Amino acid sequence: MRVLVVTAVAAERDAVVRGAAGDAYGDTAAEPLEIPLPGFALLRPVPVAPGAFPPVVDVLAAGVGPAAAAAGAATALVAAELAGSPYGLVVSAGIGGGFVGAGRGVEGAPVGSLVVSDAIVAADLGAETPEGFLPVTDLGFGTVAHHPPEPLVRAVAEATGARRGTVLTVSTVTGSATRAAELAARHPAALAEAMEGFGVAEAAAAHGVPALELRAVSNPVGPRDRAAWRIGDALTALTGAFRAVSPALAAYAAEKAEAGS
Ligand SMILES: O=C(O)c1cccc(C(=O)CC[C@H]2O[C@@H](n3cnc4c(=O)[nH]cnc43)[C@H](O)[C@@H]2O)c1
Repeated sequence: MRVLVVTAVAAERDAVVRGAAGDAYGDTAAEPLEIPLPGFALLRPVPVAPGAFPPVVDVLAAGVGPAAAAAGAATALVAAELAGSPYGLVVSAGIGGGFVGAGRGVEGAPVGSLVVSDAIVAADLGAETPEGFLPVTDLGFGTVAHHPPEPLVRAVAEATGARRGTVLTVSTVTGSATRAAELAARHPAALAEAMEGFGVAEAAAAHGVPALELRAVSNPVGPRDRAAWRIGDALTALTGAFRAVSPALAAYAAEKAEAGS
């Protein structure tokens, strides 16, 4: 099975590539192959040990936000289909904000932890009304949530130690306690927010391919304090996650092959 991983920025892409190559420490991996696409470039990690990452993984830094993510994912999906080697899974990956506190277990998703999505939800796709926010589905349009296959979510959580929960997609990074509380009240199962997952999932859904989101928490969702973001720690956690996730993806690929889908 071929897996497409979509990140926002190059630092996230490179963290995924290091993990997918089977080298969490970045010192022995061969240079990834670069595959040009119209408007984008894919990196294909070369495994350190043969068979270290059985599925073929392509990693794309598509840009920040759901629109860039959808454009990048759709380009890669179409290119793979036209080449006769379609992807079987698309993963939105990177750093993200973590929700902490009441209703989310003792700690929610603290900085440095991993979150795997059991739902990928567009949190600000809708309309403001005098009575409050209405999702687009309440207006009679489209969708606001994608649900990754449960066995895959479970396997990835077990392999990586990631917490399972809703990952919100926002176009504006939350920067106040009021907005954080509003989102948490509207999405009690939310563990993390980021800016790309829903775009990636929409592109995947259009191609009939399942999507998953995997985030390493770099900052709490709440009052803006950019200087306190622990980006390095989160990128290290992301590399570790992609190193550990190999068996789970391989098992999922084998199951799909057996089921003939
Ligand atoms: O400055 C750097 O070195 C650097 C390295 C890696 C990533 C970044 C980013 O700024 C990535 C932006 C990306 O991060 C997601 N993100 C992270 N925290 C949040 C949040 O609290 N709310 C929403 N999104 C968040 C998001 O997906 C952005 O695309 C910088």
